[in-house]
Amino acid sequence: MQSEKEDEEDASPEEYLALCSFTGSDSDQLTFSSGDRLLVHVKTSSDWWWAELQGDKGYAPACYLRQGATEEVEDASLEDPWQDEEYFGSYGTLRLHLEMLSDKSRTKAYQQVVLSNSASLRSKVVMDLGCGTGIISLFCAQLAQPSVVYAVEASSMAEYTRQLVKQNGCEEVVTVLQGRAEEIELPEQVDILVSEWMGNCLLFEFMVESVLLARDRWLREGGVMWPSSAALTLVPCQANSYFAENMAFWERPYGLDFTPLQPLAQQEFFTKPKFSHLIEPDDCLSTPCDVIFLDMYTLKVKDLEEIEGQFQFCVKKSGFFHGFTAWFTVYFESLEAEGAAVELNTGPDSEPTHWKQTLFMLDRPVSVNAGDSISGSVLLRRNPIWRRHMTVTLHWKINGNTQETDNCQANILFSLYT
Ligand SMILES: NC(=[NH2+])NCCC[C@H]1O[C@@H](n2cnc3c(N)ncnc32)[C@H](O)[C@@H]1O
Repeated sequence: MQSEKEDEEDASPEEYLALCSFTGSDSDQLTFSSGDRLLVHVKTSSDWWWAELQGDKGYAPACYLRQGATEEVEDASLEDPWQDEEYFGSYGTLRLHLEMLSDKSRTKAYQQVVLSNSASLRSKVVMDLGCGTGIISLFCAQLAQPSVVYAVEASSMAEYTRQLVKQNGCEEVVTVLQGRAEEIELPEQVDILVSEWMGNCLLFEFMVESVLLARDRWLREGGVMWPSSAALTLVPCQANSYFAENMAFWERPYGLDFTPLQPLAQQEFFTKPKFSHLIEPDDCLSTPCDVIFLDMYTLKVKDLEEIEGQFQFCVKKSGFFHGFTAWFTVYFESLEAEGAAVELNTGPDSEPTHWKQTLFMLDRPVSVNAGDSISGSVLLRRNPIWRRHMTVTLHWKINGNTQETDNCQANILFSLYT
C-alpha cells in the first residue's frame, strides 16, 4: 500500500537548484549543498517540500530552492539580497515614521533614556543609526548637551531630517549624514551608539547587522550601546478568538457545513506567524520565559545566522494550547555607574507598542492541564539568500502528567516573509 506521499509522488518530479547549503535538523529533513540539483516530488507546504537528492528523500526548505535556476538567475537573486530598494523606499515615505512616532511607549522610552542620562551625555559624541525623522537626535540636542550627534539615515527621509533639525534649532549639535551606516564616514569615533533597530520577533529586517558593523567600526573602546542588550520572550498561549474567527468559523456558517475548507484554513492562516497580535495576559498558559538573550557588546554578525533558545514551561491552568506568542524587551544601561537601566518591554504586561506581539499557531490546538510541562526549543535561522528574512522553527513536547501516553512531538517552521 503506497503511502499518501508516494501516491502523490507519481506526479513527475521537478528539478530545483539549491541556492545554498542546508543541514537537516532531524531524520526527515534532507541535507544538501549549494549547487545541488534536487528533485521536488511533493510541495507539502509553502515552506517545506518533499524532495530527493541522489536517492535520499526528505523535506527541504522551499526558500533555499530555485526552479530551473541557472547561474545568472542565481546572481540576480543575490544582486539585491537586502532588498534595499524596497526597504529604504518604504522608509522614504511618512507611513512607517508616523507609525513609529505615534508609538508612545517606544518613543518615550528613548526620550527617557536621554533624559535620565542627560548629565552624562554632556560633551559626548553620539551616533544615531537609522535616525529616520531624527527624533532621538533631537531628544539628545533638546534634553542634554552632547558635543555632537551624527544622525545617519540611508533613505530619502534624510533631507527632511535636516530641515527638522534646523526647524528645531539643533543644527549646532546634530549633523545629518545620508547613507548606509556601513558605508558613511564619520570624522571621529563615538562615545554612544544609539539606534532603534528592532523588528518583528526582535530580529526581522536584520537592521541589527548594520548596528553591529557600525559598533565595530565607530564605537570607541568603552563606548556605550543603546540598547545595551535584548531578550526574546516566548509563552505557550490560548488564542480562542483567533482560532474561532479563522477555523471554527467554517463549522456552521449560515447553517451550512463548510468544514471541508478547514484544512485550507489551517494552511492559509496558521502556517504564517500573526504579526501585531495582542495577547491578553489571561491567554498565557504559563509564566513567559526569555528564550534568547543578545548582548550588544559581544554579539557578532555571524551569530545572527542561527540563534537557538531552549524553553521549559509549566502549564499553570488548564485550557487549549493554540500556539506560542513571542515578544521582546530591550535594555538601555545607564551612563552613570550605579544608574538604573531603562527598559522597553513589548510584552502583554506593558503598554502596547506598534510591534504588539507575534503569534505562532499550532496546526491544531491541544488541550493541556495545570501541571503539564511544555518543553523544547526555538531556532531563528536567517535566510541565506534574502538577508532581511528568517525562519522560526519551534520544536516542543508535552509531558502531560495527567496522561500515561507519550509526548506529542511537533515542529513548525514559520517564514517571516513580508
Ligand atoms: N526598528 C525598525 N525595524 N525600524 C526603525 C528604524 C529604521 C530606520 O533606520 C533606517 N536604516 C535602516 N538600516 C539602515 C542603515 N544600515 N543605514 C542607515 N539607515 C538605516 C531606515 O531607513 C529607517 O529610517
